[in-house]
Amino acid sequence: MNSASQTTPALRLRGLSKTFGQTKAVETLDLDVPRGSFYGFVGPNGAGKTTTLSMATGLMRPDAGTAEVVGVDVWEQPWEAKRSMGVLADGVTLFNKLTGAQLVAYAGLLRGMDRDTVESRTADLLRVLGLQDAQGKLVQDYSAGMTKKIALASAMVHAPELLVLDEPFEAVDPVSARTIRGLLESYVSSGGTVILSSHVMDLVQRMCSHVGIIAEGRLLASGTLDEVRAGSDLETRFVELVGLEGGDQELAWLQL
Ligand SMILES: Nc1ncnc2c1ncn2[C@@H]1O[C@H](COP(=O)(O)OP(=O)(O)OP(=O)(O)O)[C@@H](O)[C@H]1O
Repeated sequence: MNSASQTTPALRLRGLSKTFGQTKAVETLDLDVPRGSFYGFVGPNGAGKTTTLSMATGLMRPDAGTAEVVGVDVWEQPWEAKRSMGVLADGVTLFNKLTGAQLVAYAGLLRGMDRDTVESRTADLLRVLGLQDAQGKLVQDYSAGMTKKIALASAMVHAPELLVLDEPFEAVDPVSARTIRGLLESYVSSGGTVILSSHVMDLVQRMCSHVGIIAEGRLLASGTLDEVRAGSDLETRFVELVGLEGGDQELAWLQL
């Protein structure tokens, strides 16, 4: 653990902005994710979640603004910042000519871990995530759910202070999803911080202590789950804030 105080947010974003051509994907976004929180980042398709998380984790350079992980600037001190976080990115190609076991071990070695610890943690992760039988198989031959799980294992192997997970449950079967939920919940109980993006409101409501709602690149609400849902359920609050564009409509030609 670095010397940042316990009150230093696990993730602190200030004025983060990104424009692609005419599209303002993220606009001067400020966000604090408290340490020890389980933070759900939600928003409609194209809201700017992946762009925000990519800039926050050093995968995409912002046009403006700063990102700090436990007080360390991600763009000024990338090496130190990256040691403190584990990232499951959306749509990033893995080194898929490696086997599952090699990929996780590689992630650990890259973070400066010794080989024995890497090997024993890799074996633990593969066992817990049900990938033991596929450990010798090339990642390019993994199914979508297996790929998600091996990427998650690679993000966790160095036991970072912060886990940033873009859609960690997408394509994952219910048994594995339950295992992953359990792993993340016990990680947070032990003092870790998770920020995850998801479209599944029930899951966010069930797991997360804090929530942020983003739409059109702007943060519309952020705080504890109870603050954000304001006496309502999260889905209702989400629709109130984001609007029902395209929702609750019918197509006459699809009525058989
Ligand atoms: N590399 C890119 N080039 C051009 N436009 C991009 C690029 N990446 C994202 N965008 C645009 O930026 C906006 C935000 O996209 P982003 O992927 O961050 O949204 P998201 O909230 O993660 O969406 P989803 O829930 O559908 O995954 C969208 O309008 C998208 O089309």
